[in-house]
Amino acid sequence: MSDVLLSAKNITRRFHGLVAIDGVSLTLTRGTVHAVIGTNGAGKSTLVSVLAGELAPNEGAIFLHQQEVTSWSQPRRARAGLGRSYQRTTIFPSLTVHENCRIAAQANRQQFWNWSSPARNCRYSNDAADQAIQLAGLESDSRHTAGMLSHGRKRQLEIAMSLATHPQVLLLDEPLAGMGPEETERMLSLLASLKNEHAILLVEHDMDAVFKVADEITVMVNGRVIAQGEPQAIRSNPDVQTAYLGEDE
Ligand SMILES: Nc1ncnc2c1ncn2[C@@H]1O[C@H](COP(=O)(O)OP(=O)(O)OP(=O)(O)O)[C@@H](O)[C@H]1O
Repeated sequence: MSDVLLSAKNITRRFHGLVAIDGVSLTLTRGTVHAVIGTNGAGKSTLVSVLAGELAPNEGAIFLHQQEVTSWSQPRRARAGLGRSYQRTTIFPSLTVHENCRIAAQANRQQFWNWSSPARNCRYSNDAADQAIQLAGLESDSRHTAGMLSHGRKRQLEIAMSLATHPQVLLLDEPLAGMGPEETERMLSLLASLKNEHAILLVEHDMDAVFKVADEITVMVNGRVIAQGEPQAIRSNPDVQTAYLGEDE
């Protein structure tokens, strides 16, 4: 039985006169990487922001674990298991890898503040950080200052920070941007290892990487979905070849 964790139905988002996304529907299932590809300005990041709760859709509905969350704020969706990473790195550069993850775990957890106990001693957040660092393969960098990491490791740290909030759905906006071949391979292995327990949405421009890791692909052009399906079907779809893949080939 498929384990759909998130579904979006007929999402439209306008910016004044511009229709950035136009009637987009998709589902994210545990155990799969669902890639969203498309030309610049196709609406991919807008779609991620709408799913994450940072932008409200003008039309359509979003369901997380079968519950409608369209009106929920981003923090509320995050607490319900929706994690996201951004196109640009959003780490605290002067803190260590572990501190970054601990703060992410703390920020996502609502509880009364205990003034007599420093936040760094919070067992829950420390355990969540340890676990996330291990999942993201960053153990050897745990005590290193985040700002000193390589670009690839910073992107891994972003994913670790998201994992520290115990998400079941991961929305990843161009996690491979600016990476060299080795870093890309490491990130792809990380995504493959995470997908068993998560539903992953991957916005990505690197087509080789997408076709290596994706189980399902949605292709967007000018805010609309022009094709959706398994990688093999997408690769041979004439509309996709004309509108998008043809650009590179
Ligand atoms: N806050 C905003 N205000 C006005 N227009 C916006 C805003 N955000 C995005 N847009 C417009 O919406 C359209 C879709 O943008 P979006 O960033 O979602 O595309 P994208 O597919 O992620 O592009 P890229 O691959 O270049 O990152 C673009 O025309 C963009 O200029």
